[in-house]
Amino acid sequence: MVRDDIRGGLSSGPGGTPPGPPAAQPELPRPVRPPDPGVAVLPPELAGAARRLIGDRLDLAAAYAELLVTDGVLRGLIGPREAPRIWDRHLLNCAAVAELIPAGATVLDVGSGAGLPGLVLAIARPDLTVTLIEPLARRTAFLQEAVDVLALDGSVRVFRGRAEEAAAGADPLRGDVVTARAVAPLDRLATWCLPLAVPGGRLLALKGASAAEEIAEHAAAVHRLGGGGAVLRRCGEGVLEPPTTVVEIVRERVVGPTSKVAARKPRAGRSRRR
Ligand SMILES: C[S@@+](CC[C@H](N)C(=O)[O-])C[C@H]1O[C@@H](n2cnc3c(N)ncnc32)[C@H](O)[C@@H]1O
Repeated sequence: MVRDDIRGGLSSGPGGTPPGPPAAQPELPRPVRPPDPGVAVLPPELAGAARRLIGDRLDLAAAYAELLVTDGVLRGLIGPREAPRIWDRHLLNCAAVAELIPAGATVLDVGSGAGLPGLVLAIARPDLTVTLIEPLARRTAFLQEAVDVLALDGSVRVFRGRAEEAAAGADPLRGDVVTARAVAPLDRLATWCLPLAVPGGRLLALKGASAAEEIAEHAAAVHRLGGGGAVLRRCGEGVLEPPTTVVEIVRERVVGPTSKVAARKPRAGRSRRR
């Protein structure tokens, strides 16, 4: 269905065909090549790591991998160049974080996109209750379809909206663990995600090589937002190369909403009061 929709869109073009016969035969756009589901097959060299990290739900992970490299690519949620590295860069990279999550935890995944890491964690850990928080309709439609197709509706819920919206309102969301991958720098993540964690709960931010610099740069903001000292963790050590880098921050204190003005440093020598 999706493939047909996309082909139709491309051949008629935006705005449809102009009236009257065309003077010359226009050059037809090349048909979109459907992604090859074979790309999602687990490479043999990663089979051991996948078994260690995903356990007996490997078939479910394989079904999700196929969904990502077919529908996910066609619908623009995953870049086509990511398809051949869907297992190591995406699924296993995310599954490794499960070692930091206690049994039976409630997990909120902020900025899930195509479901990373939230859906992977739900697949690898059926004991978790996971909410995927994502503001974009195109992405939440894909997420809900994935949840239905993979029969994960007993443990996964999709929330359409921003993290700030999920944390506010009459029935705010709260989780033991809040995850986020490739969403924002650490100070913004702390602003959005710490209010979503129960007191004593944790933010697990999947980061790249510059994680240590980010921790140093944003330590003051994290403290102001009620976070404890950020700790760098490496998940999947001895199983994945490279391991997944995670910044872990405990919500130690519940602080009131910090407006930008209140969060700014007072200017030296000037008082706002007269
Ligand atoms: C670069 S994508 C990463 C998606 C996914 N986590 C991954 O690793 O592939 C960032 C996602 O964060 C979402 N996002 C941006 N700001 C957000 C906010 N304030 N609350 C929740 N999601 C947000 C975007 O819509 C987007 O889907």
